[in-house]
Amino acid sequence: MTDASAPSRVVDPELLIHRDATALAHAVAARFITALVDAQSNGRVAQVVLTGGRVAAAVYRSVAESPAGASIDWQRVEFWWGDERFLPPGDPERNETQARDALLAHMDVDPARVHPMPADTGQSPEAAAEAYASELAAAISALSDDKRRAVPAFDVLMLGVGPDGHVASLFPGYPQVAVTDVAAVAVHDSPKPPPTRISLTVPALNRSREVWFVVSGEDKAAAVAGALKETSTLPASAPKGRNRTLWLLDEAAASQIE
Ligand SMILES: O=C1O[C@H](COP(=O)(O)O)[C@@H](O)[C@H](O)[C@H]1O
Repeated sequence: MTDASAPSRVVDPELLIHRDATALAHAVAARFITALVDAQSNGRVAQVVLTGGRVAAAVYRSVAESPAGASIDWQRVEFWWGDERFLPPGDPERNETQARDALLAHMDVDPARVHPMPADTGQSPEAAAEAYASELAAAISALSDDKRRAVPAFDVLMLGVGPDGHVASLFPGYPQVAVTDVAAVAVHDSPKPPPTRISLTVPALNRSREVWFVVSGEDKAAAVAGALKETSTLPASAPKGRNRTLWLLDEAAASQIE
């Protein structure tokens, strides 16, 4: 079994390019199911980090509709989020709401293993981010994880990428991109609505065995090409899987890669 708490090493990103957004969503769904089955057959409770956005919703729907999903013990999957729009509970714009509607509501998940980022119930986004960091820390396995980082070892972390190169809710030029001492941060004045968000930080994102960037559409092509350059400073160039970093793209999103 590979241990995500092992020292980081640089692993070249792998590119997998699919015909269009639909083909991409189905391919990622199949890969997601296989990754969960693999984690569980290694004796682990699978730890996954969900994202938001258009392709993510299509992936979740495809997972929910796949007969292969029956090979997963959904009670033994722990769900986390890489970022969240800080909105009231149940708001349709929340990444949590999207994932619940498209996937979680259709599977026999253990509610105690579903860890949405806090919704806006009147507390500050800073307090919400701190609460999420504490929830991550509390989930650390006493046996196999690295307590210094206070984040569990994720099996799969999915990320979308914005046309500006943002990832999770880490936006280019924003100070949260450089934060390394906490697992989760509040984000104000996001250039993409809604303006207030919560995000995992780069070191927390990098606690994953596998990081999957799932990106579709021509409007993301420049950001994808930019993030894949060795000299890139875009937020999307920062997350790296301990074992694998996959860029799962459709042809339009891949169209400017040099
Ligand atoms: O706001 C967000 O957007 C990105 C990308 O979304 P998309 O619809 O352009 O694919 C997403 O990755 C992030 O989780 C979300 O909060």
